[in-house]
Amino acid sequence: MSTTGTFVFQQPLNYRDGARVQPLDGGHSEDVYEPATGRVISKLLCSGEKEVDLAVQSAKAAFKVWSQLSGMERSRVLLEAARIIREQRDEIATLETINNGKSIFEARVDIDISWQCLEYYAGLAGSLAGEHIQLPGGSFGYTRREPLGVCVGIGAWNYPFQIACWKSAPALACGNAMVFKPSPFTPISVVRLAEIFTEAGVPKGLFNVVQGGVATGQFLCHHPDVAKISFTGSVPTGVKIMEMAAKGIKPVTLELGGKSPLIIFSDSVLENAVNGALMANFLTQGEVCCNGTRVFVQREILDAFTKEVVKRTQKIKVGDPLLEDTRMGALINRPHLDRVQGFIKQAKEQVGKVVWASECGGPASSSSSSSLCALLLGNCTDDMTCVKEEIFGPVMSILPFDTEEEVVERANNTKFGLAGGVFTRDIQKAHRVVAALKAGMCFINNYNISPVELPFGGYKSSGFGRENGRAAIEYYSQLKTVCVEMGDVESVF
Ligand SMILES: NC(=O)c1ccc[n+]([C@@H]2O[C@H](COP(=O)([O-])OP(=O)(O)OC[C@H]3O[C@@H](n4cnc5c(N)ncnc54)[C@H](O)[C@@H]3O)[C@@H](O)[C@H]2O)c1
Ligand SMILES: C[N+](C)(C)CCCC=O
Repeated sequence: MSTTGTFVFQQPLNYRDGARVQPLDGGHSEDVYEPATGRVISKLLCSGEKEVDLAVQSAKAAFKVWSQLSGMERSRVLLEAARIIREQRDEIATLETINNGKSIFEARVDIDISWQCLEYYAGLAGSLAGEHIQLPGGSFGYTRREPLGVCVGIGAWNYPFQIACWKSAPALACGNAMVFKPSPFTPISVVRLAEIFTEAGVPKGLFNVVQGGVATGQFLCHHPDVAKISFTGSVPTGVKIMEMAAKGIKPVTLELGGKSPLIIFSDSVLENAVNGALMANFLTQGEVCCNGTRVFVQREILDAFTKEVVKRTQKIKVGDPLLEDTRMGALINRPHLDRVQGFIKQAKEQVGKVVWASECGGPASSSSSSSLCALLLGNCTDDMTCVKEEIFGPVMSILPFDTEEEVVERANNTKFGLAGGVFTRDIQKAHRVVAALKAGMCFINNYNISPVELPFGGYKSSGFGRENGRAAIEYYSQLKTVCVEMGDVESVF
């Protein structure tokens, strides 16, 4: 057991064959922190090659059973898992807040999106089907949508529980098994998900958890019995994952980083545009892959927009993430805080004007916390580092623009392509602009909402493959074609 204050974390953190287990060869150990206080809340034993193999073998055995069930049978189990998550929402959200640092308010939303994801794929499981194709002479063909086998999920630390659900829900609905490795910074909540799957009735071993960092991830990616890798994380790691997958000809889904544009035209409803900009920048302390951190504002409303966004940002309650009215908690850890502050220092040197930066009170000012207040940078230009690089912190860059043509070109001038947004009252302009954006997830007159029915994923260096929506089924199944002859064989020989 580990504790933070009065909160108790269950150990061990590996999960295999339907139970928490000590990793067989978990030699290397790491501390797990509570970002808001800097306290060590747990010890993490990193899984070695043997433990990874055991987890994969356990998943392989469970796959044999699970893949033979009908879609409706799988659906019932996933629905039960969704029900348990809903029932335990507050407890899981508390785990997430303590281990990740995001506000409890937001963690609850993440957990809601998580059970909705399971419900959505439970709904699809019963209707996964192929096609029937008529051929000459009464012959015909059909396609079967079949699972891939043991899928690996590797997660980032910003949405630990939600990422695990976005990967496991479509994977399990399609009949696959999964071995999941969370980020070593946030190993706690995903073990709860594994327990919930077992309680809901999945075969033991269908969803296993291994813990660790680079080495454990590599053992997973190189394992010959792994059929697919779904990765969420940074671009440099995504490149390595793809290289490892290439060696085993394994399909990959890559959900990577971004530096997305949010375009605010002068005819927008100002209040909505300001709300959208806040949603696009400050959820999870700015540690969100699809954040619209390049906020392009049409010059006519630049002053009005800036004045309002400053006013609203000043009111954001930063502090203890477990308090009900906190809206921004702590960044994941001190090294990440230092990295973000490095970007801020550089931005202040490069930028024409820091529109607003606050002195934080409460936990944000404590030396052991990694809290940071939101920062707005005005008068930015496209060549600044803060505009080009993913900061992954609460930093909004405001960039003035004049014309639609100009802003579309500037918005697309990035190696990333995860998301984009546009605010305008002109519906034709809105559709024209999103059609021109080179990004996988576009928002019109809103930002960063997450209906699980909609596919999510990137263009360009932000990755490929899709999570959520019907589209994800394509990435967790394979198509078998069966050609049926109803007549005699006419041989050419
Ligand atoms: N597109 C999305 O859906 C999405 C969602 C969340 C985060 N992200 C991105 O993730 C990044 C932040 O997350 P992070 O710091 O955890 O990313 P990261 O790339 O450092 O790590 C991600 C995961 O990969 C593992 N890993 C690291 N090196 C590995 C290797 N060589 N082989 C196998 N596994 C390895 C880590 O242990 C972790 O579990 C940001 O760039 C963010 O934009 C993207
Ligand atoms: C739930 N959001 C806000 C759309 C974030 C998705 C995952 C990106 O980091």
